[in-house]
Amino acid sequence: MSEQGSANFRHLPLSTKGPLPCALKGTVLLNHPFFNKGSAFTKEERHDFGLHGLLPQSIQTLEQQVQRSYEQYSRQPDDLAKNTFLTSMKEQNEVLYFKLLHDHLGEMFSVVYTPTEGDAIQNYSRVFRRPEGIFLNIHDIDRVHHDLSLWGEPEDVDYIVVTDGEEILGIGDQGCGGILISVAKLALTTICAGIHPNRVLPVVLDCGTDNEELLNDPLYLGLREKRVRGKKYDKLVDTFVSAARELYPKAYIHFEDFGLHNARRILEKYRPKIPCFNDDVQGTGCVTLAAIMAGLHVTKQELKDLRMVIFGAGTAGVGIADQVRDAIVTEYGISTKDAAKNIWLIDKAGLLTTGVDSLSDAQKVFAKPKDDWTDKETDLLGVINEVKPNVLIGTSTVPKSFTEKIVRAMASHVDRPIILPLSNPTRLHEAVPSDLLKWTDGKALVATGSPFDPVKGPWGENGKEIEIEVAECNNSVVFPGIGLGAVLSRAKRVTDKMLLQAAQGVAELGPALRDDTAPLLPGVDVVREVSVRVARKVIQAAMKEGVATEDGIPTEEKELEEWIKEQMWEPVYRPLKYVEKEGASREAKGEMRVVGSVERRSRAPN
Ligand SMILES: NC(=O)C1=CN([C@@H]2O[C@H](COP(=O)(O)OP(=O)(O)OC[C@H]3O[C@@H](n4cnc5c(N)ncnc54)[C@H](O)[C@@H]3O)[C@@H](O)[C@H]2O)C=CC1
Ligand SMILES: CC(=O)C(=O)O
Ligand SMILES: [Mg+2]
Repeated sequence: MSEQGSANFRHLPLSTKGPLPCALKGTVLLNHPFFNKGSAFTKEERHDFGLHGLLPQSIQTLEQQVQRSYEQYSRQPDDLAKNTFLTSMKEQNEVLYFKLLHDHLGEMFSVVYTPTEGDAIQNYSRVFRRPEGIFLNIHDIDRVHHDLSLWGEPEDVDYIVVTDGEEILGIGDQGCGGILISVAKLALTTICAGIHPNRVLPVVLDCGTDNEELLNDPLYLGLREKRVRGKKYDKLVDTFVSAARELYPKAYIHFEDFGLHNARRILEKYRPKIPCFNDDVQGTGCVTLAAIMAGLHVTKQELKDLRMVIFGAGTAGVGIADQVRDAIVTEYGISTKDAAKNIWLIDKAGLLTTGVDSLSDAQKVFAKPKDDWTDKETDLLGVINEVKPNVLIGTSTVPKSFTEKIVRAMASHVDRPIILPLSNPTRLHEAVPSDLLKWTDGKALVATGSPFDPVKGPWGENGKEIEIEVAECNNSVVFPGIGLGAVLSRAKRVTDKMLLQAAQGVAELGPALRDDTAPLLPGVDVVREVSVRVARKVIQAAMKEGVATEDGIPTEEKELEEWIKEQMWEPVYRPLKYVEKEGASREAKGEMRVVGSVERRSRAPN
């Protein structure tokens, strides 16, 4: 049982304060990232845990440690080296890692997440030092339950991120290196939403890879064979989901970066039955809807005025279309069919029409009547000239596809085009903000999938030079808060209304709502505030829909926000209290999150 010793684990708060029971001593303790405090172990702890002689004399504060680590971080030669440095720090001292990130989030966000995390994933087999997470092998389906059970006990896990590595962050098939997207998304749930870092589980389903470079790399760490698909793949996913539900019945399952043909299929299969979420479909849908709402606020239009073209009708593109359509349905009480009429999707073959073969069911909803388009151009420029959209979204992975001609055409039809090139990483963006602003005389309302620096130009009153800040429209703005809300309310499912409320929560905090020249979405400086707002709205919707199972959730808005904040994990050192191994919880014994024995951790990373 866990440290709180409650018989009913459902009522355990997510995060706890006060002394932390610990059964580890000496070098084993120093090498356990969850308990280690390095030079910040107190005099009493050094005595109680047998640390004298293992540490230099001076006892330091967490702030001093942050100062030293930041200096070390700053000396790293490039972003990938910085990313590797931070990974090592996480493996050594988790509180320090999260505190360092917390204090320098604006600077480090792009290093622990897109775009640098993409480089780390591409180089996984080269930068690998120590495994983190659970690796499930498609040829060992019979062992899935056992392998997953190595992580903890039923009360130990709140949040699982799972990927099969097929469509990572716009850089395609990365095989088992995909584990790092699960790890990175979980680090964001902790830093942005206070999900307890010792109660999360990153998973990769290793089904092989179709990436020839990896297959030919002698150092590649995953299964060296082409991807296994079909029935065996489905069996692996199903076995994973059943085992996860059985072993960790409280856990919310977040699917990340599955390939086009699996992402939505898997989501639709499990969504009606369990608390699960696909970030690329639903997270991207929510954050983009929020950016659109903020943009329409600036242009003094409403959702019913929306005319949206989406370039790239894959997982993210259709996810956005669905989310926006659902918002229109809810807002105006019109049919799904009518709401889809103002959304045009374009893929490799041009506009999706009823004349295009092999559309997926999800795409078909948005296909336009073939006869309406027989004599018209169905490429991006043709559609823009015909439809005169006020919103243009890029989820195509085709860099520079929003050309000057296309953007100028759009701007000739509407006063303030809302343009969101969302393809990650940075080099795949359909256009860069400086070009979009230049081509539209500063009128475009822009948000991007990866972070960009502010753009300066003569777009103020009377041609005055001003700096325009560009919001990052990335699912990272919203998925941590949705997860927090679902975990705290112990939601049985994640419903459409919960998602709509999440988008609303982000939109409410968009700086553009108060200042027309400000970014469309809130930035990383207010991530925790955003997560609290999103979680609150998600919980309220879950309660209204009867899917919240946690007892005693406050109903009053302020009280509910306090209840959420109280349970968010903070990067602070809790005093350690020695407990005998016998009868101690798995957490106290340091067994959670440790694959293999604790003793294996007693060596420094190589
Ligand atoms: N900013 C954010 O929060 C997010 C961004 N993304 C990014 O969006 C991009 C797409 O991701 P997914 O939807 O997961 O991939 P996907 O592979 O499911 O979709 C990409 C779609 O673009 C289409 N496409 C490719 N070339 C095209 C062309 N020349 N013209 C028109 N369409 C073309 C493909 O056929 C496919 O349907 C990636 O770069 C990803 O990193 C994805 C999720 C979240
Ligand atoms: C942001 C994200 O989830 C992606 O690019 O896949
Ligand atoms: Mg993704």
